[in-house]
Amino acid sequence: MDETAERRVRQTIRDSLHDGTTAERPRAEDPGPAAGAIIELERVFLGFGENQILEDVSFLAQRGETIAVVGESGTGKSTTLKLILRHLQPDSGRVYVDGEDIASLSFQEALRVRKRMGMVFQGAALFDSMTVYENVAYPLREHTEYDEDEIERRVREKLEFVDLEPDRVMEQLPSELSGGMRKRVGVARAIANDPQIMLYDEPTSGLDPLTTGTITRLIMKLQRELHVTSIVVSHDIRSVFRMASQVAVLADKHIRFFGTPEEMAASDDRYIQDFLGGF
Ligand SMILES: Nc1ncnc2c1ncn2[C@@H]1O[C@H](COP(=O)(O)OP(=O)(O)OP(=O)(O)O)[C@@H](O)[C@H]1O
Repeated sequence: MDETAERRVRQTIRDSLHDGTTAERPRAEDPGPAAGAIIELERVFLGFGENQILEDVSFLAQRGETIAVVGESGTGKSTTLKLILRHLQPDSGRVYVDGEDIASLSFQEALRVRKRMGMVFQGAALFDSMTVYENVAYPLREHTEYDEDEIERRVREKLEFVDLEPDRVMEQLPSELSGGMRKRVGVARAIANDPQIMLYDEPTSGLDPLTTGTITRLIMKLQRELHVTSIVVSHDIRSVFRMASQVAVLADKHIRFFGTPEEMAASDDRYIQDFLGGF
């Protein structure tokens, strides 16, 4: 991981949220968060200068669901994750996390909400100079007062959860691991603090089909055993169809489709059919 990427990851783990002032938004017509939704984007608009990225984007994830966000490159998938993490603020609209409009929270309040989320970055984004143990321990050292025994107990537990043998990998450096193992360590680090919500940015990119299957099963295991709510940005439609309860397709600044994989496969929208490419 290069220095810039490493800084970005450290910043995210430290919950260094955007602390800028929030523009006044009209609240009168705000219907509030949907019942049961743990993540909800409600009529979100976001642009960078002249470049409008999201227009009137709404979707929600109920507790325990896995929502896959798919779409062509540059349609705003990673941007959507950054909105949920509050690394970006919408120009208008709401982003609710567990019923709270995160853009309107104070820095400290947003930090509290942010701590409920675990993030798996593109390419795993481990700290190259730290051992596997230190990588997984990092969020625990940042956010908790656990003593070393408790940190080690948790690091071992999380490594076992992702099917890595603690005694074999803990002292290794990321460069000594295969791509799939690095991804698993990335997941172990993301779940170190027992988050309720997991965000994944292309968790299977660059992996061979077998390793992609392993990571896909791991995401499903997190849903099944820990009941986390997940938002997964992915280009891998096969893996999306295996793990997602709902799929959101971003196209031309909008949600072009939102529904189950079965509904997506049956969609008569030509764009969706072309996107699936005969899958
Ligand atoms: N901080 C930023 N400043 C300016 N433009 C940005 C910024 N972040 C993203 N963009 C632009 O927003 C658009 C959407 O980017 P984003 O990374 O969300 O796309 P994506 O759908 O995740 O793409 P990919 O599949 O290629 O990863 C792109 O055109 C990108 O150049």
